[in-house]
Amino acid sequence: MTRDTDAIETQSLTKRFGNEVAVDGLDLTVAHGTVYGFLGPNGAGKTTTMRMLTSLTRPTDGQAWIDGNPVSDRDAIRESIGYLPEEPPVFDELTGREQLEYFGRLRDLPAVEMNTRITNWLDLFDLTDDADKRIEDYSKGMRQKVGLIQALLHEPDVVFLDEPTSGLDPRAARTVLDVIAELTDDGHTVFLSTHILSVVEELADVVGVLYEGNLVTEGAPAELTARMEAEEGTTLEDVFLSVTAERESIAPGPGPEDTGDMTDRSNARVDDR
Ligand SMILES: Nc1ncnc2c1ncn2[C@@H]1O[C@H](COP(=O)(O)OP(=O)(O)OP(=O)(O)O)[C@@H](O)[C@H]1O
Repeated sequence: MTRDTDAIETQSLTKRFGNEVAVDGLDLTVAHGTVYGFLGPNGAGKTTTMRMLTSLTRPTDGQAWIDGNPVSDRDAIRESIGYLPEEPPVFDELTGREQLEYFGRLRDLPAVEMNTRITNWLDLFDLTDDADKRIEDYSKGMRQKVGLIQALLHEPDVVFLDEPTSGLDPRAARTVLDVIAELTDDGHTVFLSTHILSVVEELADVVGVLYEGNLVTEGAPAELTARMEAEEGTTLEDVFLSVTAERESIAPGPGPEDTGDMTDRSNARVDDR
């Protein structure tokens, strides 16, 4: 089934792990060519949501579509999505360049085009001199850069980024933010999860705050700060702290045993989306 809708759409998207509700009936839409800033405290369900949207974990309930294709149809969404998870899925025994070539071949990129893109990305992220060293000798930031290039190499329509500036020095972080802005200028959609609110403030067209698996507020950054019955100088941090302040705990009912995990969470390396 193909739906002629937004870049991302979810309806009552739910994930339970045993009795715990990690994502609780999430309804959201993300328009093409926008940045959606996905915020929430630790354990709110952000990663679980992204894993469902990239078809790495099967929803317990509800549905989601990428570019109108259901996430249950892995083959249909595969080319449309790129994913940088918290732990970049790279092989220690490969060099950075080999890792990217391996990934490019998995995505059926023509060799000449692939090599041109890899050269350009390595150059942009100051990785050219280290490209032929094994990843086991890379710093955290260098691994992060390779993971990010891998998520973008096939120029996917919708990119999911989990803490994309994690471990990066200020110059590399700035490059990432500029890349994200350029992506949306070119019509790509970016779903961005980060705890760095200044990044969201700078880039996001729409911000959604998840709390205990529920979307507790959503809107343009300026709208959200205005809703705080605007004292002068209200920031996104004030909004975040306010909407995630102690709420009545949502007691999860007994749910079916989860059997939908399609990959082992600890095995980030096979998580190539
Ligand atoms: N594979 C799993 N098995 C059992 N529980 C899980 C699993 N994955 C996530 N959870 C639980 O689901 C809830 C949401 O976790 P998730 O990793 O999605 O949160 P998050 O918002 O990404 O947090 P953080 O900001 O710390 O990365 C947490 O309570 C977590 O313990």
